[in-house]
Amino acid sequence: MKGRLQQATLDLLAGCDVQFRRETRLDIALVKNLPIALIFLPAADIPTFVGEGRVDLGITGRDQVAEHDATLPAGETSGVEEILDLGFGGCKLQVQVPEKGDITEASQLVGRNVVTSFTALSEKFFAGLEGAQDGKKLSTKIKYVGGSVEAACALGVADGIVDLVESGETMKAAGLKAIDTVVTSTAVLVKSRDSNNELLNLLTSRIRGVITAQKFVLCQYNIPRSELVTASKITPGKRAPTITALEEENWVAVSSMVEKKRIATVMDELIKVGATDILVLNIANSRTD
Ligand SMILES: Nc1ncnc2c1ncn2[C@@H]1O[C@H](COP(=O)(O)OP(=O)(O)OP(=O)(O)O)[C@@H](O)[C@H]1O
Ligand SMILES: O=P(O)(O)OC[C@H]1O[C@H](OP(=O)(O)OP(=O)(O)O)[C@H](O)[C@@H]1O
Repeated sequence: MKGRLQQATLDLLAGCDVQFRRETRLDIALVKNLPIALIFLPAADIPTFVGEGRVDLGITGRDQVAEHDATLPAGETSGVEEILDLGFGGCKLQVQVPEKGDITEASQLVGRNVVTSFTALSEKFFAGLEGAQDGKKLSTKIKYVGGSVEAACALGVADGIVDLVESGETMKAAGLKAIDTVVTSTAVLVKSRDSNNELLNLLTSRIRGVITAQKFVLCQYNIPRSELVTASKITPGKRAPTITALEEENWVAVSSMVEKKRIATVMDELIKVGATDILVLNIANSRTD
């Protein structure tokens, strides 16, 4: 990992207690407390190294894995296997055109010039629109640029671009609008298809633990025993809610993991069925596999 995904990845490794010191300008670091080496590579190169089995595990965008897979000859299976959605680095690879122009649909770009860093995915996308078969020449001209893709239309190099969008600010500043989506992406943990060893499984398990902890909170509340079945449906937990008897007769305490993004609605629903003393606690780490 490098670039956009680097900080979240470093935080994730810290959460997994992977300790290392990276010397300035060095792209390799030995881990102090585990017999592994970390290699810092551009996101686009990671699927190649992992796919060829040179690196066991990688963190990159799903868009990069899709681009790598799109370059493979028909029938060849990818050497890169996605094992975990990491939840950060969310963005969309979108077809964009000048806001003020007359193009409103991707099909209007067929036969014209398109600039992108994702040539294989773009070729597939336009081949789909043209009904082009393998071997038949694509009439849309796809050109590669490594960065600042958004400048291509204004510079007269392209009629449209295929580029990543997160907040949409780059697109807006360049006077572009999105008219179609090629791929929706988040950062993913990938493994080399043929790699399988204890360390790989250990690291995967630690990463899964940290990601799960980030996605969930622990919700605790008290509820009359008569409402327990209804409340358990609202907070079913990952496996099942933990129920503890209270000293007060006919009351129980419930403790259950809830997805962070659902917690406000869950609390509203719990209140409605008579829950009291609802507490929501952050989870520092977890291991559920
Ligand atoms: N604006 C963005 N917001 C969120 N995620 C993004 C954004 N741009 C890119 N990404 C994700 O991050 C990945 C890496 O992008 P980035 O351009 O930073 O690559 P890099 O080659 O690793 O870094 P650098 O170009 O700095 O060497 C992309 O493939 C995509 O999945
Ligand atoms: O929707 P936004 O939040 O504005 O993000 C999108 C921009 O981020 C990425 O570029 P990056 O800044 O990584 O550099 P690059 O243009 O050199 O690829 C992407 O290629 C867009 O240009």
